[in-house]
Amino acid sequence: MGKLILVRHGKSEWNLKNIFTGWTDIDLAAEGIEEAKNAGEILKRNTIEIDICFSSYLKRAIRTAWILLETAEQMHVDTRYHWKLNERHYGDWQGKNKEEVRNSIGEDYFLNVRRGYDTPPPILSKEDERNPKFDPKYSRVNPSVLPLGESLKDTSKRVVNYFFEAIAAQLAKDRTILISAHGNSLRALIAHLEHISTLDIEKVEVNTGVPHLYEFDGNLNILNHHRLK
Ligand SMILES: O=C(O)[C@@H](CO)OP(=O)(O)O
Repeated sequence: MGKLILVRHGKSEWNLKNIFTGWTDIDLAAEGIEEAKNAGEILKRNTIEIDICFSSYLKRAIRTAWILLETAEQMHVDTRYHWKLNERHYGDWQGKNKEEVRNSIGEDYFLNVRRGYDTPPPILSKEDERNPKFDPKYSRVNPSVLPLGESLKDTSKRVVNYFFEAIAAQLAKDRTILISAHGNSLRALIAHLEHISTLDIEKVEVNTGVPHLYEFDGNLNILNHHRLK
């Protein structure tokens, strides 16, 4: 049986300050480090042995994976990183306080972008310093595929694409996979895995540091899924 464990990174400094983060590479806050340790304890308690760990390119997810594996005494696990697991790119909202954005544009538009499926945030200009092409981490990625602001639908395309490119075949071989990623990149993947409609995905929230286990048959049908405790 293939097993997939999804975990959203522990709280970052900007989660605590209520600032839109997206691709901004903000590290874990002290509270987030504790959440990652707790997630590792949960894996240990459930005697789950990871075969392959996947993380985004962002340090809050990477550090969560490292701390979790260290706590679970599984630091040897093959860990692979990919930008396609990054958080949704929040365009021009990155670096802005969520309450201030809500007050300036109104509740409806705010919610459509933040939790809806196909409304993107204001897109960055190509010359904006927040364009990922200026970040050395993405120097090997063709700039034309790097986002400047994404709807959840845009995020879903790259996340689901990476799932089939790198992860699905491992699950079909009965491997146990850990993915350390982000609120919206995981919402996109969960919507795909659980066949959640583009309307119902608005209500899905992913909590920080809480591992969620999915078990699959050989045809990648979900047999069951639940939060690990
Ligand atoms: O700031 C972000 O990148 C995300 C996740 O923290 O925010 P939101 O939950 O508002 O989509």
